[in-house]
Amino acid sequence: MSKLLIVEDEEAIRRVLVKILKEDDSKYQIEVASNGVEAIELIKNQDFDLILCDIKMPKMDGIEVLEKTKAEHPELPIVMISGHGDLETAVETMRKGAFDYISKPPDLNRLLQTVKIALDHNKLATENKSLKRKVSKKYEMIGESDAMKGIKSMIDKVAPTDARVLITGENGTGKELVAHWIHQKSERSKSPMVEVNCAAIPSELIESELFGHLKGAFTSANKSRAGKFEAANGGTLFLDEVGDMSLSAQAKVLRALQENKIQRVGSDKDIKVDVRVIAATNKDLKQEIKEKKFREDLYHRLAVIMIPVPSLNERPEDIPSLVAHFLKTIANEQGVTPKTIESKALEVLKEYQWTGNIRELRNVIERLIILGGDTITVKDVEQFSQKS
Ligand SMILES: Nc1ncnc2c1ncn2[C@@H]1O[C@H](COP(=O)(O)OP(=O)(O)OP(=O)(O)O)[C@@H](O)[C@H]1O
Repeated sequence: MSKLLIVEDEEAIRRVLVKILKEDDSKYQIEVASNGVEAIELIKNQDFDLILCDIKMPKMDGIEVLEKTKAEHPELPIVMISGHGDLETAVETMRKGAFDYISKPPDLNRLLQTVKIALDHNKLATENKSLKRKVSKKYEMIGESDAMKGIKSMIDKVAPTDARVLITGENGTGKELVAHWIHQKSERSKSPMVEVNCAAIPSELIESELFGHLKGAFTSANKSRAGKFEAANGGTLFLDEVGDMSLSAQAKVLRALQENKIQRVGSDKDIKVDVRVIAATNKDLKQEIKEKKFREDLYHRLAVIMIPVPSLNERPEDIPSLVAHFLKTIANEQGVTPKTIESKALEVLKEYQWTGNIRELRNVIERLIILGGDTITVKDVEQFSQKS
């Protein structure tokens, strides 16, 4: 059910508008205001899907209503109603964010069409917003331990800068999550974060994956292709498992970081790129440097800021909130009612010798949701957590 507000000082026009709209769709819920001040008060206290607003009005004109409303509700569509003398102003309001305008006296078809389009637009914007919220929910970072608080404050400090960050820690401790948050909280968040898992790509393909290639650069290159550096232009490139990168790819990444330029494989033309690099590894890079498997100069380029993520074993106090988080999110994913857990069972999980991998904790909770009772008991935990 859509909720509309009509702001119009002429009572006759107000009445006509309400009548036309109600006849078109009796489900429209319509409120009216006879001036701008009244309108702003209503908008403050109620949620509208669309506003139809006259331009010339006493007390506060339509332009001011538009500006005030847009400042608080940028997505809310506002259709201006213009009289004979203010057509030019109506066009101007579009520049200030009005969705559209209709002229007085209102043309029936044009009015109904504009209202429908504006409402559709509003619905889409709301859906997009909730989709975005869902995406960021997926990346929720749980944990109130001192270690997690330290990481969150570090993220807040480094995110707005363009500094390169090296995230270290064992498998499944949340390194990717940290990288994601740095990107989300940075100025680059509107551009993509492109991820490359350096361990998953065969060494002979990593250069083409990162820098792209020209057609014919190697046997299987039957088309020219941009690489991940170009794809991440303006945004962030996340080099996961950077310790597994071949030495020849390391040399090229070093050049890209030094000069902000790359060359596609098979080409000698420089392409300028503006990319912030965040890298992660579970390896001890200092050791890798000693063994001549990792370039020291690249290490120093990447590790401007270091964020070590501790394993779950070092912060067991985060286990109860992680368990609660997984109980809720997994039940949601599977469309089942969330289960509760006995406090004693939670204690057992807390004492359990974890490998430190949060993925492992998630898997255990998933098993308990599928196999355990409505309330998860100590017995369930002992039976299904399968100590490894
Ligand atoms: N603090 C946290 N709160 C909620 N979920 C978390 C947290 N840390 C990690 N996770 C979840 O645990 C899983 C593993 O996290 P992530 O992939 O970020 O770890 P990683 O260190 O990058 O792992 P790998 O080294 O294997 O690439 C993901 O599903 C992630 O969402």
